[in-house]
Amino acid sequence: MKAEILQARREAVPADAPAWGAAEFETKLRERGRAYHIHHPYNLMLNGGRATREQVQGWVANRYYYQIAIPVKDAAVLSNCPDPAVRRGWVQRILDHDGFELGGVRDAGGIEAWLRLAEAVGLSREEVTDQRHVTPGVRFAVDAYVNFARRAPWQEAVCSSLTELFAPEIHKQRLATWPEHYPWIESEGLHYFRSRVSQARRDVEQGLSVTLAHFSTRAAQERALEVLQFKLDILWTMNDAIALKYGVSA
Ligand SMILES: O=C(O)c1cc(C(=O)O)c2c(n1)C(=O)C(=O)c1cc(C(=O)O)[nH]c1-2
Repeated sequence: MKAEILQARREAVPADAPAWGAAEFETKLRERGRAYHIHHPYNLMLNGGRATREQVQGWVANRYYYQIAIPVKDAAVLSNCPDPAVRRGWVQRILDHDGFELGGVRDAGGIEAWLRLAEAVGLSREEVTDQRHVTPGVRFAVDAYVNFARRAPWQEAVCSSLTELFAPEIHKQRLATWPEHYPWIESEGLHYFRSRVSQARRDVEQGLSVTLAHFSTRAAQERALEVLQFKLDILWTMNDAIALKYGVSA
């Protein structure tokens, strides 16, 4: 499956190829879901109930590094974006992860929710926040995402977030399967996944509207697909690195 996608990526496109219409372009983006980490052996193991306690803990401790990088990545997008209307929508992503306290309303945010998940799987806060379990491959992959968002045109950074098109499904899978397979995980620990289902849908609406409007020639649309593939590869590589450290149970 991966080989097919790589091959498709290399196919030459004639210079005068017409742009796809919005619906067709969106379909092409969604088709890339074939390479989403939902299909990675480590994820299949986790959601199929075959992971040991150590494999669940290893995944949670390593994914923490992604969680803390996301708002930094989003701040990089903001810093490169001159459009106040886009920034007004995008800033919500930082609040989603970092939390906020405004007019008496308080939300602890996604990073805190992830730390609760970590505690629910039996890790201490300290061993997660000091990143002692984070494997170098995960660090490199996540840093590549943040660095891309810092250096690329902001519309490309927006486009790279579109792996979130496929995220509600993976969160729903965890909510549907983990309580049965891993009854030793305290159920409040799964709150993060619950909160992300609607947040990811809202994020995707914004990310898609920027992407469909900005990448308007065929060459630009091909570039958008490349950018999305780059981000899919980051997520895939994180799973590879985690699998290398903790193994994949048959
Ligand atoms: O658990 C997952 O499989 C998964 C994947 C992704 C993704 O597709 O990038 C995100 C998340 N979770 C997530 O929780 C999240 O907040 C998030 C933000 C972004 C992004 O690129 O801005 N991706 C993701």
